[in-house]
Amino acid sequence: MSLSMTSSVSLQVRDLHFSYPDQPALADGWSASIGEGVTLLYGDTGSGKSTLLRVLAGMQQASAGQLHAAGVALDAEPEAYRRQVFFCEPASEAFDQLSVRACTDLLGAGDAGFDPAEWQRLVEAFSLAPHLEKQMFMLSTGSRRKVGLAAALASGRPVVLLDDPVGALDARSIHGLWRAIERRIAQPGRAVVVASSERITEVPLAACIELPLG
Ligand SMILES: Nc1ncnc2c1ncn2[C@@H]1O[C@H](COP(=O)(O)OP(=O)(O)OP(=O)(O)O)[C@@H](O)[C@H]1O
Repeated sequence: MSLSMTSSVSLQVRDLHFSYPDQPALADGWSASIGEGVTLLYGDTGSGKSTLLRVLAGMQQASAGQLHAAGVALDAEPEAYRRQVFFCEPASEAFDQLSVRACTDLLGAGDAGFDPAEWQRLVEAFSLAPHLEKQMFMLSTGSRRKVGLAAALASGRPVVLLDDPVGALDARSIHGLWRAIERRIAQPGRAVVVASSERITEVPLAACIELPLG
């Protein structure tokens, strides 16, 4: 089912509720229209950034509310919804036995808009070239994160969710990350949600969502 909405809205959140058992709600009737460009999901440690990204990715179920990504409803078409959104858990061990190349292939599977040239630029910017044939478990925490970030920023999916993307990155890679985000948002119809406990000054923000949600 498609939603009638302006094409600039990439992610529509309506009346979303989420709480872990016996804990205060992280979202209690949250609505938002996330459009093109960079949206900062800003909040302190433990304010719910990672959880809300998982909910937006369609990987963690909210107790109520509706989500649409690029006009596709999560409840009506969950697989199609997830194909609109790129989200890779930074600490995931799911890819441990795969090589960096195989992991990237998996993250880009079914993504007709995946941009190999952009991925190669990120491999250079993140100094990943010597690691491409290594298995993921052999990589440092920072390099593992770079593999996910390179796949995210080369992805053709309209919505990309990044959880604390600068965490564990060296200065050169951080520079490469922001330049790649700039290239991405220069293209129409692309939204990047960055969850962070730091303000962002490196790229212009389309919007900022502050946690806890009011
Ligand atoms: N699986 C879980 N079960 C129960 N509570 C959880 C679970 N995961 C997270 N929490 C709690 O939910 C709250 C939000 O956690 P979350 O990891 O989403 O916050 P965050 O803003 O991403 O934090 P950080 O900046 O440290 O990554 C915290 O109080 C956390 O302890």
